[in-house]
Amino acid sequence: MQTLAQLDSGELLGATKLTLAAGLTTFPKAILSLADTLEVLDLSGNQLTELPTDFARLQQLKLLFLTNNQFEHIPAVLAACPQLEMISFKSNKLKAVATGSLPITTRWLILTDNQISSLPENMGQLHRLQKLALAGNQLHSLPQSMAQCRNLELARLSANQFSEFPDWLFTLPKLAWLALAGNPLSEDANSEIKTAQPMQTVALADLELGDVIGQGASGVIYSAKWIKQPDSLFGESLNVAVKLFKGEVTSDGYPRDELACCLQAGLHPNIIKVVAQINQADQLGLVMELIPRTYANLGLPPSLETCTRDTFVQGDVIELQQVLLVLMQMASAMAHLHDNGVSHGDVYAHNTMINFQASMLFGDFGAASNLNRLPTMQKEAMESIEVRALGCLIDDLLVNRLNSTTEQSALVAQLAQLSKDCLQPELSLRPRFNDVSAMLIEINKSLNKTLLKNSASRHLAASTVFEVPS
Ligand SMILES: Nc1ncnc2c1ncn2[C@@H]1O[C@H](COP(=O)(O)OP(=O)(O)OP(=O)(O)O)[C@@H](O)[C@H]1O
Repeated sequence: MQTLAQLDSGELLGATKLTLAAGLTTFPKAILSLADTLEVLDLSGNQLTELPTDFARLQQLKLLFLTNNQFEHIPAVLAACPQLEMISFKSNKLKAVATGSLPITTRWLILTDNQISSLPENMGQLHRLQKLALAGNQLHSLPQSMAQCRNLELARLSANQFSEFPDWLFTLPKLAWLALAGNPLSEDANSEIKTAQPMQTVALADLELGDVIGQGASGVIYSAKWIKQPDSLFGESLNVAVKLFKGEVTSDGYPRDELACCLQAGLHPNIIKVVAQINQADQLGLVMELIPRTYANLGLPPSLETCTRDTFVQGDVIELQQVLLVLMQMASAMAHLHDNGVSHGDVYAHNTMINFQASMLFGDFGAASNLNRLPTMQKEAMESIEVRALGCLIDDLLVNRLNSTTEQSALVAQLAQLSKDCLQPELSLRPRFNDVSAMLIEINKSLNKTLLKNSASRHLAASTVFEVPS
């Protein structure tokens, strides 16, 4: 974080990044003195309502963060910024997005938590758009022209006013992460679940919070002790994990939908179990089984560069057998979710935890959607959309985490082909999760045969050595 004084003194000349949060009510003109170099401008957490008309002098600007400000409209001058790719107006006071206010170069647009009731008719001109965060607005519909946003990979439409979704949305060739919950369409379905399986409520005062064990966009996760916990849930153990939501609406939607989808999903050995909710006026949260410390995240969240794809620690590799085990468990968990009318919306390595034996636990239902009110075509397409996300995950593991031998190259090629099949642009050509499971099981069987053969020949070689007289 830099200061206004540094900016005014000229000390920051040549800077490529600038972060200023100082209760600003007007845009500091001195920022334009960085026009030749500034690529990232973060003015989040101020009181801004306008940008200067010559803002586009920032010719190098690629990333603009204006989260938590007071904008009521998107300044038209943004469209003139030649290199601007990522724009955030999260938690402002936008009511609409005017035609032509967004640059054609936009790849990543964050308009979460505003009052937007309509998007411009020519939104489809944003043909580079990859990631679109619209949760927590007042949208009833999307412009038809968006059928041309064929590079769209991630969309959050949760916590809006949709009574239906357009069919074209479910045919976009690269869409892999889609969240739809918290709209009038899904509300009825959720109330049915709550009545059928009431989730027990726990007061925050009955939980003794310990260390922070995880942190995400929507919440902070603590290890905790559940004091006065009913015996029936965990037997002896009182240790739980508690996710405290940061606000009423998160970048993925409403916390209450996360809970509803956990309930709808039911139990599966590879899905993190949610056992209670915290439902206080001042705090919403989830109480979950505590995942042992022997588990670690399979990947890290996307970066500003990777946009929609996870990141990985270089050199942190695992064997082919572990990769296959993880994927088999994931495919099984996903088949279970879709059998129960739930999409996860966030199939990513960073939401997956594994231990040394490659046991896997999958969580974070923040972007999950209840699919039961969708027309059949859309419901089936939601599975294909998530199959694409699994295709990305397989590809990510092959590229970033796999340590395999040359002898295994044929099996690795089969896995790469499976990933390709999952990534097919035409949704109907993608396999279903059950097909993916079956293919993974076959590859794993072949691997086991190879491993057995190798260990038998090693054993033979060892005994041959043993038998040679000295
Ligand atoms: N039950 C649990 N036991 C132990 N650790 C957990 C548990 N649940 C979550 N975590 C840890 O906390 C991290 C964040 O959790 P989670 O993904 O639910 O948060 P989030 O705010 O929804 O994140 P995101 O930014 O992906 O939306 C996980 O990646 C994991 O490391």
